Amino acid sequence: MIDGVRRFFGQDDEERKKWYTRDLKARVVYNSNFDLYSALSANWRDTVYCEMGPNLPQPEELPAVCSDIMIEYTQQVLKLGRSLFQLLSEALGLKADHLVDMKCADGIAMLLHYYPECPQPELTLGTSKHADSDFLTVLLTDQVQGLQVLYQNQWVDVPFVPGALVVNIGDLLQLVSNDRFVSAEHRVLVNSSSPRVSVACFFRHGTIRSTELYRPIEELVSEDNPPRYRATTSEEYITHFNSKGLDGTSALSHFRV
Ligand SMILES: O=C(O)CCC(=O)C(=O)O
Ligand SMILES: [Fe+2]
Repeated sequence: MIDGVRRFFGQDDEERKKWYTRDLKARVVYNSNFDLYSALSANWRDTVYCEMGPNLPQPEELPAVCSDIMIEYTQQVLKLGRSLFQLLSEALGLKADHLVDMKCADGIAMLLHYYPECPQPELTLGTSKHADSDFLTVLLTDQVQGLQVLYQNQWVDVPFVPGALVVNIGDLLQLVSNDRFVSAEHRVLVNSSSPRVSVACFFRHGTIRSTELYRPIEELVSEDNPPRYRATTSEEYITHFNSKGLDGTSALSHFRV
């Protein structure tokens, strides 16, 4: 999968340009900084974004140099996601299929990130501080360090472990779990010696089934523990997240009651 990302970004400008768009609803969105016109500063990163589920694209809708691996990798991540959502449901004291039945596990978007080497890495970030705009993220990275997670108010390096994936709780899981799970705030540093590549799979519904309402799960709220968030659709949440951009503030706080 990492080789597929390298193949895409290794192509000539002319080849890559065919996929360039600022229309975030296009099937494949290739650009630098989705929030270029709303964020206070730009990040040192280019990204290909594609909604891969619930309806898998046809290979010809994807860049030819990585279409097959994007489809195969998605199918594997969907299987993993199902197991993760079952474990997370049980951890909340719910029946194993609760989150799967809520359709948390079938909407999936893939983000292929490329962080070029940067002559002055101390002046910028690859990805500024944020929590992910989804239920859960499965992240694959190459061996180049850069990812950091905010833990007890300190930035901590997430070490590269060969063969391992990083799994992040996203804002929508924090919302439906009524704060039982807390989304992970993270960022990516850049460096001057080598480019970095990563693949983030976001479990969320994008443009498809985007009107489904999400609210704190009934079994997790009570008179003593009332809902902390109002109901929202993934479309409303993602629109808010995208218009705010990666400005370092929480997108979720907008939905808090
Ligand atoms: O490149 C990475 O390691 C993280 C990317 C990320 O945080 C994201 O896609 O939301
Ligand atoms: Fe992220």
